[in-house]
Amino acid sequence: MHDKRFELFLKKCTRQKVEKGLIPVLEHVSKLGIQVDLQELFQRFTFDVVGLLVFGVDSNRLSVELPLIPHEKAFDDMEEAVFIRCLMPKSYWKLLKWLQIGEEKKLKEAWEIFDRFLYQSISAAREKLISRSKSPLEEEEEFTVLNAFLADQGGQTDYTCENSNKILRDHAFSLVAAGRDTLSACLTWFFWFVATNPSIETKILEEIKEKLQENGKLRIFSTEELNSLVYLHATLCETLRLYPPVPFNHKTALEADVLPSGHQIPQNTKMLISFYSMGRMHEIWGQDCLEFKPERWITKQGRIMHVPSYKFSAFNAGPRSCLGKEMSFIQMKIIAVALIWNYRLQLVEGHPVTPKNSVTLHMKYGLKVKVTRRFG
Ligand code: HEM
Repeated sequence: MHDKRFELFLKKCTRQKVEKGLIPVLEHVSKLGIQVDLQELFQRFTFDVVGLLVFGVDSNRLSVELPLIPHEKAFDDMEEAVFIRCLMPKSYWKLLKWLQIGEEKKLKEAWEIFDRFLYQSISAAREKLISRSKSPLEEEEEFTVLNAFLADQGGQTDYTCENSNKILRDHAFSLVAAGRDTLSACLTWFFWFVATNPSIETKILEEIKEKLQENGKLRIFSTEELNSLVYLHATLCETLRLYPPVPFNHKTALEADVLPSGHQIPQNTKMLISFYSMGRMHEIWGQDCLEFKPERWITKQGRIMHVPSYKFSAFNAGPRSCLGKEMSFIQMKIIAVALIWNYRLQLVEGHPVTPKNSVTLHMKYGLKVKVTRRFG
């Protein structure tokens, strides 16, 4: 994930999805004057991009028709069942599983649908590879996770190998899970903050005007240009602090231990760590911890302040930290600037905004907005 070719491929896929997916949908809804659920658009966006990155296959879920796709619904059902597993005693969900009822029945059905989708995508990507004469990683735009995986096997191309398909299926599942919902959740909360804080929107627009080569017309900025946007970066960090897409994590002690705080942890104790609560604690962030203040991330010299991951834990800390952190910021900036620069978003009056109980911090009812073009 830290390979330069992968980074180039990621930027290319994200920009293309903005140009060919997001902008056409926004143009469509703004022309018709209809409302749209931004959270749904972001989920479609990230689902398509993660498919491109992993398999090199575009599901085209983000298109004007907003097609219904069964495997995505299946993914949502799985997420709900996993949440129940995290909260309820093991005996409870084990019983549901044994009886094949409730969430566990849903989980089994959803898993079958999603598994089929993953294996089909793997086959499609393999066929695409076979039909090419080039070696897999000749060009950066072919640097999909699948290609990298095959190259890692020393160029071995045993395309029928069940074991390698299964490993790939597991990698693919982790990446879809890690990359789809986290990014879309963060972007949804970010746009809610921007829409409800006009001064923040103004500051982001001013920063774009000051630092980027804009021409007063609809345009998509290059990723290199976006690196200079300190205030935007700070606003994303502040969103992640208050609404971390992964709101909690749990760990089980393999052996008895003592925490730095002095707490005794007996063997096999399951501990929940709430990143959501940590982002809202006076002891960690000061008395103004509940205020949305991007400025807290900017140094006197106008740079982004380094905050250790044990304090800013949205991407986890330690050896199991998020591998997609850098790429998340790249993607979120591309999307955020394309939207803020080109469109005005207005929240639909009376639409309830509240978090959903889930392993990912989604909005329960999505984020309904009306979209108007800034440029004629
Ligand atoms: C705003 C976006 C994101 C946030 C807040 C986030 C947060 C996290 C967190 C909290 C973990 C630790 C989970 C755990 O241990 O239970 C994690 C792990 C991980 N993330 Fe992300 N993530 C984001 C985006 C992404 C993206 C886009 C990718 C790549 C497609 C990604 C790939 C991973 C991987 C592979 C791991 C597992 C690392 C390991 O266990 O060694 N993440 N992420």
